[in-house]
Amino acid sequence: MAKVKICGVRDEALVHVAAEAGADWIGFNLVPKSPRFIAPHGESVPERLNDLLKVSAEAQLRSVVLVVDPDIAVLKSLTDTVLPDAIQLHGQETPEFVAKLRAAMTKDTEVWKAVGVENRADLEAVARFVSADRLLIDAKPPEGADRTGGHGQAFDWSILRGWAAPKPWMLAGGLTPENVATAIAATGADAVDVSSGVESERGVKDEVLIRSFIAAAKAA
Ligand SMILES: O=C(O)c1ccccc1N[C@@H]1O[C@H](COP(=O)(O)O)[C@@H](O)[C@H]1O
Repeated sequence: MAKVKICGVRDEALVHVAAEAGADWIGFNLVPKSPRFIAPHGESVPERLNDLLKVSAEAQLRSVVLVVDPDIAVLKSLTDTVLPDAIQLHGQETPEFVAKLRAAMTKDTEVWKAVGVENRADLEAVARFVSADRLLIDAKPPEGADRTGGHGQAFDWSILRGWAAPKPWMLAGGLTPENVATAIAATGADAVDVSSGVESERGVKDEVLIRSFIAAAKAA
């Protein structure tokens, strides 16, 4: 059965919805430009993050903190009260940076690297990330985008046919309750990630769509 990550959740009630519906991971976005940023109205980022991480742990949901090209010291200070289960690097981080962060974090926190792909060469290049605990295979952002992900765009899943993944991995990019079963069948993914596809409008998560997505992925 595929594992599911619901990303870009900002409120505690939806953490519980995702947990009840059978999600495996919940993602919190620390990218200020994102419509899913956890502190959009000037709230304290450390406080919001700690509250959300605590609620996730209570709900027995594994937590993922999404960051872009972070400063390691700042990231460590943000997560020193409540440890997340994973850090998702979704920027231009190099293999060397991933290794450095892996060494800086305790083994209780996985380090994931997201990579945008559009062809087979992009896919083969992800093998450089030897220190990552998991790879997140996403679409490349559109031309001129101000963010590296979360655009609700899929890539050509056929490039994954026959791919021998060098690490545990997760499929992302443009997944929805309607297409997730097809995506799993086409790619063999055993874990999927969604943000835009479970929103009623950009940045606004929808309880019904979250439930439908998880049910569709688990039934696939
Ligand atoms: O969600 C964002 O705004 C975001 C910003 C910066 C980097 C990544 C971001 N989102 C992640 O992108 C993938 C795919 O998202 P979608 O389902 O296509 O909207 C996923 O991991 C999001 O968490």
